[in-house]
Amino acid sequence: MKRVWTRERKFSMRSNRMVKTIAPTSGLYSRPAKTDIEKLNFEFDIIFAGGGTTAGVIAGRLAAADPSLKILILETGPGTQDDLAHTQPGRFLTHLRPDSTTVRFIDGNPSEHLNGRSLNVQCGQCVGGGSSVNFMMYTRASASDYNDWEKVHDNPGWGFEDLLPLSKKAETYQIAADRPTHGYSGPLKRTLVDDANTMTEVNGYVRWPKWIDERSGKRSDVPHHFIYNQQASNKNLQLLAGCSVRRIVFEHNRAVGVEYLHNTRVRPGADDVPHIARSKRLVVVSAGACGSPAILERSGIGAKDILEKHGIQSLVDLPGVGENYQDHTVLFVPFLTSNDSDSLDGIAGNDQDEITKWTPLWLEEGKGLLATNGIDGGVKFRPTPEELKIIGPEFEKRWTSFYSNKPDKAISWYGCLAAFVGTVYPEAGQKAYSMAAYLTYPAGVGSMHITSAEDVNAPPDFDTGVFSCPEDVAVMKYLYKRCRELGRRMACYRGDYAAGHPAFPEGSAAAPQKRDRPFDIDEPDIAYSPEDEQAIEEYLKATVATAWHSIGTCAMKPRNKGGVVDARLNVYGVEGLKVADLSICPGNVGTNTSLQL
Ligand SMILES: Cc1cc2nc3c(=O)[nH]c(=O)nc-3n(C[C@H](O)[C@H](O)[C@H](O)COP(=O)(O)OP(=O)(O)OC[C@H]3O[C@@H](n4cnc5c(N)ncnc54)[C@H](O)[C@@H]3O)c2cc1C
Repeated sequence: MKRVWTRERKFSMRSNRMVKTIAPTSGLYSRPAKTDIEKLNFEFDIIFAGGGTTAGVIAGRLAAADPSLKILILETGPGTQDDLAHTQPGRFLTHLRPDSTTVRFIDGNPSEHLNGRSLNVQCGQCVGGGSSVNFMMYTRASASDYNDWEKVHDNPGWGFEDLLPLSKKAETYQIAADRPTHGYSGPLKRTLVDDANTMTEVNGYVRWPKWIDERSGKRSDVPHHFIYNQQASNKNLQLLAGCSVRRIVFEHNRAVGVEYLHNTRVRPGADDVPHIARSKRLVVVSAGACGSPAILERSGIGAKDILEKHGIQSLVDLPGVGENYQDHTVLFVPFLTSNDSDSLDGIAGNDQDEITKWTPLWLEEGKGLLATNGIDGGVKFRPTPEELKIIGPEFEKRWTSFYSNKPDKAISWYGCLAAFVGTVYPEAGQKAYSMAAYLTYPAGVGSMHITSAEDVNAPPDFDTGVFSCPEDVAVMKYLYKRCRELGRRMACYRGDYAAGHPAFPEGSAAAPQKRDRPFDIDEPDIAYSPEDEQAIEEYLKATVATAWHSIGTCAMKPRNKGGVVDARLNVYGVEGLKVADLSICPGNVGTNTSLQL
């Protein structure tokens, strides 16, 4: 029987009543309501709108540095504390199932560049955000990425040398001592293998590192290491799950709090009236690249014409809000494997027998399939001159203008994953694995804007930008071929999973095959005819996906260049309001994006 996961999940479109956004001059709320924080009876110093990766690190560090600071984190998704779905690494793919309540599914607009397809993008929606649901790949940006942030985008203090100490502060590198670009006393543990992440080198193949504690076998997420561990001892650090921030509350042009609603999917039976929480010093919007621009726009900060369309009074005309959307387009190429191979397919499918089988090893030793993400081999790939010729002329200009004089920039990350990732699953009992490849700096850029002034769940007007530039398609075509050559030489290979490959014309030498053994290392590469090339292009348009690395929608740039925040993360045109999350990235980073700030 085939399992088919469709991407049709939609959010409820319950419309909220119009509310007054003027905050009271004292007290927490505009009206009495039975909520957890009402009993606290104090104004907060700092409020975080969004309780994901970045908010957790900043709020946790501030609370530890000064426990008298009254900090509130409002997170729309559910809590994650000691929940095995989050702490057991092997379960990471379960968060992407269509019935998942821990990620948000966002449909892109149907795109001519994808043959009319609407690409669905997912982002973390729970306490810990992406850090609590992600694939736990530990990858770091290239030094030149941050130097570009500083020099190209005019952000003093954001160069590689400035940020490296902060990156080291977050991690405990469990592999080897005395590595100059790694840290040894941070809360997050990274495990396995040697180093492909010095930030200055490319083309080093390694067993890929992971945000997993090698002693406990647990996910090294943000909330367990920065927030939950302080809550019992510090009542001034308050976290409210299931609360959606609708807008910022201003007095004149100073942010003095937020208006939020209960998320009744997380808090069934809770009231549906808007609440206001007040802050004395700062509001930090930290709702991620897919959440932060919406909060700003609903608050009157954004392009005037977009706000006017939704009847929102403009507070600051800031056309950069919601623009500059970027991601890393990804492709998963599936292969069949023998039934005695270890695969995460069972755990990903919530197969209770498989989970029960691996649980004792995880509990007792922190090892086994529940303690891994199954992503073991990988490389940040920068092509040779010969490989550039194969990629073809479409990529030449981009190579010359963007990559050629920055030798630390890879054009792709690719590697293998001990699981099937896709929509049409192989027959029951047939195991699979994938070669995955993502574009590190796609040229295509998109945008994301609100479609409602009031409804926090309204789907956005979302142009993903994917494949809008032909150079991205050219590189992806090359990556499909490369994944295929690598995948069919792996010892566990037992054939190509045809449903996950291009529909090559009949008789094509590239047609998927079933085999009982891998190809030899020196097997000649597959030769593709012009018709095969066309089939690959069509397949890519139907198949490429988000790499879950949404960034850039509240970019840190000068205001006259489309910036939303300055180099201190202050939102232009108002006071007491910062944005802190991956939405502030002015340009892309050649890496998986967790903890790039
Ligand atoms: C499935 C998946 C796999 C990934 N794999 C990897 C990986 O292997 N390695 C890696 O390095 N990176 C990975 N990433 C990317 C990485 O996790 C993210 O880039 C990073 O976590 C983003 O951090 P952030 O602080 O910008 O936003 P987030 O961590 O997404 O936090 C934003 C939070 O704000 C909340 N929010 C949004 N709107 C509102 C609102 N109106 N009110 C209240 N709360 C709101 C959201 O629910 C969310 O919890 C992955 C991401 C996903 C989703």
